[in-house]
Amino acid sequence: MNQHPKLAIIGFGTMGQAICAGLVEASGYPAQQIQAADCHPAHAKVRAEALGIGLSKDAEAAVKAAEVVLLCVKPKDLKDLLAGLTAAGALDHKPLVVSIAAGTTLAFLDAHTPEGTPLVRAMPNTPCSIRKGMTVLAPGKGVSEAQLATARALFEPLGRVMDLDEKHMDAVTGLSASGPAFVFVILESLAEGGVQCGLPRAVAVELAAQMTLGAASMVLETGRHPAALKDEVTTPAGCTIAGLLALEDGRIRSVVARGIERATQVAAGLG
Ligand SMILES: NC(=O)C1=CN([C@@H]2O[C@H](COP(=O)(O)OP(=O)(O)OC[C@H]3O[C@@H](n4cnc5c(N)ncnc54)[C@H](OP(=O)(O)O)[C@@H]3O)[C@@H](O)[C@H]2O)C=CC1
Ligand SMILES: O=C(O)[C@@H]1CCC=N1
Repeated sequence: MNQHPKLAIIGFGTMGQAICAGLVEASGYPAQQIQAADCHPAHAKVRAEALGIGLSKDAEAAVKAAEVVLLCVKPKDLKDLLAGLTAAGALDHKPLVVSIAAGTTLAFLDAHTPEGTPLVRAMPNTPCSIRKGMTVLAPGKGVSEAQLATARALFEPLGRVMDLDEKHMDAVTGLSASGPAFVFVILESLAEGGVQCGLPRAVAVELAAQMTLGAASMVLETGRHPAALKDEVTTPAGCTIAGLLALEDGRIRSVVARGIERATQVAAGLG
């Protein structure tokens, strides 16, 4: 398969657009190689035109012409979508099908596509739109190394990519796919703290975001444990320990961890 296979993006909502923007704007995927389909093409017409990709209501035509099909509809819509595509023979040429639907297993996808359809389950996140994403891939049975490499090549320009066994996918969803929402709330809270202490709102948001970026980059770039890095910030009898103890009074660790646990539980039931 060539470097930029003909790609159908089915479901051009938040994630379909985020991945498409990452591919076209940030990684140079040729727009003419991408055809998107959505129930409401009018909603995303401006975005599709800005990206230079085709967008219509016709999922069958997009899939028939594609070498790779990226399914970006909500989990509840997948069954009918796949039934329609299968009945129309749109998957008969056996394109590589990559689904990003939360909670939707490879077994489900296999049961609702023609026999022998190569399947990959992927879990990306919205930072893929600016090439700072995290995507986890789990290949279906019978997917060749070359097909998995094709799926990986789709997401690698959008950030980090990791292969994991499918059994981890719900936890991945709760942590790295839902996670940006949790971090945005934490960032908002950090900024509110700055505002409470007199910083202008815009300054507080910038400080909170750059600090979070720096702290996350230290974990990724040094490979050191977050606790060791936290200890270095915490001067004895200084201000940081006072702030940490106030956060512990609010049970910050269990509140955040339970949020991931809850999102994981719900993700598991979405398919
Ligand atoms: N948002 C996120 O951060 C992440 C989402 N995901 C997964 O990505 C998928 C999409 O999520 P998200 O982008 O947030 O959802 P959106 O609702 O924003 O996008 C889905 C789009 O698909 C359309 N659609 C529904 N059925 C069809 C169909 N048969 N053919 C073509 N288009 C159709 C929807 O129309 P309508 O609105 O009318 O239903 C909607 O425009 C979900 O499965 C989700 O689990 C994975 C990782 C992160
Ligand atoms: O909230 C959701 O269901 C989707 C899946 C992970 C992120 N957003």
